[in-house]
Amino acid sequence: MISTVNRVLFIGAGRMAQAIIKGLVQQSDFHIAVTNNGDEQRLNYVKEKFGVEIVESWREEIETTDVIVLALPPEAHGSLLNELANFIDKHLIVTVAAGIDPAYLEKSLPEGTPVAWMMPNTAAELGKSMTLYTCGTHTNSSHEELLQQMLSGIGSYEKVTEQQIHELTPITGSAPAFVYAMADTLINCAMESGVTEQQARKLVAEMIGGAASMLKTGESPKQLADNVATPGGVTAAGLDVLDRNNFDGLISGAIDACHKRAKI
Ligand SMILES: NC(=O)C1=CN([C@@H]2O[C@H](COP(=O)(O)OP(=O)(O)OC[C@H]3O[C@@H](n4cnc5c(N)ncnc54)[C@H](O)[C@@H]3O)[C@@H](O)[C@H]2O)C=CC1
Ligand SMILES: O=C(O)[C@@H]1CCC=N1
Repeated sequence: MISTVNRVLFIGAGRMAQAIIKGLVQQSDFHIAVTNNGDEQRLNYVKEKFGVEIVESWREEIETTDVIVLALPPEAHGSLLNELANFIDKHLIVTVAAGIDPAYLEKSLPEGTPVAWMMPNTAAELGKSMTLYTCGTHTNSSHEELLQQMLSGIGSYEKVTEQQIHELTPITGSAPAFVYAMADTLINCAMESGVTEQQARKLVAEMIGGAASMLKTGESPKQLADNVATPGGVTAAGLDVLDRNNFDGLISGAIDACHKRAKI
């Protein structure tokens, strides 16, 4: 089924599909087709923006595609997989959906179907996603190489277990939203000083980028925070407020809430 120019069909054309497609179109060796559940306007937008093929139904592409990426809501997987099952012929089926693991895909598809689960984040559109992936029991090394080729087009990737993707979805998939929420608050605070919104965004984005680079040095987050907090100084006063308001508990609570919601 795997040809020289790999053909990838996206089912679902929403935010995550678009972020992955934007990363992928920068690689020449994929032919990308996209479909959804009838939102023509969205499909035309995707066609215009990324120069990909759009199709009214996945049935039009199923004969020729190598990889099917399921980029639709977790809840929509059940009925789609039931329909797809009648047409699958050793295609590699990859889902990006929270909570939809390879065991679930394998249960719904014909015996022997190669499947995989990837958990990207929206930074895929800049080639900066931290993507987790895991493979099903019938995925061979060429399937995995093909998947890795796709993943390298959207950033960094790490192979982990199925259970670990369940555990880590809130960390790499959802937590960017927590960082953006914090950024929003910091930008609003910054604007109180009289800088423009544009300036405030730059200050905060560069600060977060710098902090992310510091984390990559291997120094522990605690040590890095300690290096910022001059004893008895201004940062220590701020960290004290975070501690007294159970910042740890707040973040862990958010992660727990993601876990609860991800259960299908
Ligand atoms: N947005 C994110 O940061 C991330 C999202 N994901 C996963 O990506 C998937 C899509 O999420 P978003 O793109 O955020 O949602 P979205 O709401 O932006 O897009 C969903 C897309 O699925 C399509 N769709 C819905 N039901 C369908 C059906 N029965 N057949 C064909 N297409 C159908 C919709 O038309 C839409 O194009 C979800 O499963 C989510 O768990 C995973 C990692 C990160
Ligand atoms: O919010 C969601 O359900 C998806 C899964 C991880 C990030 N976004």
